[in-house]
Amino acid sequence: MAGQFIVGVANVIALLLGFVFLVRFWGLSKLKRAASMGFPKENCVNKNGNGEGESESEGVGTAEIIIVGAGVAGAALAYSLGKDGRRVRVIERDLNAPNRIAGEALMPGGYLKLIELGLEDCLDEIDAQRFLGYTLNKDGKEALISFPLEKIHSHVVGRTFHNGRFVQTLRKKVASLHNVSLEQGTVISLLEENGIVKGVHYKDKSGQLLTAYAPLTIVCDGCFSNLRHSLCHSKVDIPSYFVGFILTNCKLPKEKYGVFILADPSPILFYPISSTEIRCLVDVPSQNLPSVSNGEMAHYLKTLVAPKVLPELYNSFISAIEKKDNIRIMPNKIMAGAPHLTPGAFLIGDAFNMRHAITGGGMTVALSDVVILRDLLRPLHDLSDASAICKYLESFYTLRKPMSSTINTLANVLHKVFSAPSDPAMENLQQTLLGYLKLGGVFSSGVSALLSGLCPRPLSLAFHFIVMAIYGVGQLLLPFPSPKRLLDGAKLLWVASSVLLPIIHSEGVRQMFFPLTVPAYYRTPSKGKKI
Ligand SMILES: Cc1cc2nc3c(=O)[nH]c(=O)nc-3n(C[C@H](O)[C@H](O)[C@H](O)COP(=O)(O)OP(=O)(O)OC[C@H]3O[C@@H](n4cnc5c(N)ncnc54)[C@H](O)[C@@H]3O)c2cc1C
Repeated sequence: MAGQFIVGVANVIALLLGFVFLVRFWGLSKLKRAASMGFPKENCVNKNGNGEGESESEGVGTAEIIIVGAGVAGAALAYSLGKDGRRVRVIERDLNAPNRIAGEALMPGGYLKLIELGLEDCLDEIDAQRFLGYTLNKDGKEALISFPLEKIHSHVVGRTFHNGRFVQTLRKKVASLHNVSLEQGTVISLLEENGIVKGVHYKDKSGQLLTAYAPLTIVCDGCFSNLRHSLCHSKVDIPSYFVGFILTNCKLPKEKYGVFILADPSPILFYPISSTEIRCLVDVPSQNLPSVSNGEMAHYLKTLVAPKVLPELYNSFISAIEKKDNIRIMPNKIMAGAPHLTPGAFLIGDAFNMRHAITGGGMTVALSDVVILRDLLRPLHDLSDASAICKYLESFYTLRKPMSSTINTLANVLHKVFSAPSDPAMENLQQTLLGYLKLGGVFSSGVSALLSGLCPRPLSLAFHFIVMAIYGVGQLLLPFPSPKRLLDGAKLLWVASSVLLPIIHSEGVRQMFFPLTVPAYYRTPSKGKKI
């Protein structure tokens, strides 16, 4: 009897101890989880006694990767790395929906990348519009640029939308992962020790200065990046600005197609961003950007631009200009992607590489880069050897070239050609392009495949440029080659090559056309040190 009593008491004690242990363990893991999710602050910040000055973040002691910026690139990357089981900490300056005129048209090639990342449902409930191509208009003549979607699944098309709505749905997906924390804070600088980036200094929502640590920091702080200067060669060119506003109560001439007007002094674009709104972007050369505040911009738009707008859009165009606070301006920046390899840090998105926004290729390049980086990081279990990781990730810069250099080159070349019509040689180039697209068949579908991100092949780009040049010179020489026509043909070739070659040079001829000759292309995680 006494023995049974002792065994019974022992069982009760064991159960109680077990219960206490479970509660403690559960409580701890919950705390850790709360800290890693980024809220509440008290749970993840280790204050330095008096609560002033700089503090160290504790909850992120476990983060493997810090991502700076939750825009298109940062949010998509955080989600894809989180899905791979990485412990990721995202620090974003402003978690409210962005309100901007950039990043509203996603090319079909970019949509394919969204699918690869498992993020295509982010476009489902934001009133995104199907986008099949553009009508290209010049002096009353029209050519159709249709994305070549015939051989692809019917739901793969381009999409146009409000950028803020898209970014918020990406962020929602990020916040749904328990191993990814998303918090509001502004990163001030990278934390560098002996040439290795160990994390970031940032200010949280309340303005407190904090430090977060991780073996790898990926900077995605966009086109106005203040962190890129030590991570890449940041030579930024601003050839023009986009002046944007929203039109209502009108329809574009062809459903699901944007309108691209080749006008003097520079192009005008229209595309729907919801079922009731049409975005207009007017490209204005940097050297004569009128001021919005003193009414010069409205005057410029009314007198110089409105006469070139299609008649069916004219009234809405004028009403949109007159609407208060409707006009927004953003610089069109160009920056070649030239990294300074830095152990512990990595740069992607617009912070790393920008092309003219005229072809709407930025998000496609950013999402393609996210796919490449995710795939490169996938086999790495341990990120602690920053130098080995840095060396291994060098392959990224060559692997990204097919998509990035194709889209970058096309965008920068087209902008140059479209924005100098007063130059007769450039005018000839515009006519050549229009005529080439009107040929239809492989000619127009080839160019639109390049534009849409469905054909990320620099060689195909070079092929079309060469055939276009032959076509253009041929047109100039017909019906018979007089000396003046020969001269015009030579000028056309000269101007075309002086536009194209510097752009190709900045992309890197070897990486663009001969990637297999770049040693970094072959780097694998198994080579060199164990990582
Ligand atoms: C006028 C214009 C029109 C464009 N139109 C198109 C288009 O139609 N289609 C297209 O594909 N591309 C377009 N682009 C390009 C496209 O917007 C970019 O390529 C894309 O947004 C790049 O994504 P990102 O994540 O690098 O930058 P962003 O989307 O800009 O994200 C950067 C994020 O970092 C955050 N951040 C910045 N600094 C800090 C900091 N210090 N700390 C923490 N967070 C920070 C920002 O708040 C932001 O959320 C356009 C660009 C311009 C300029």
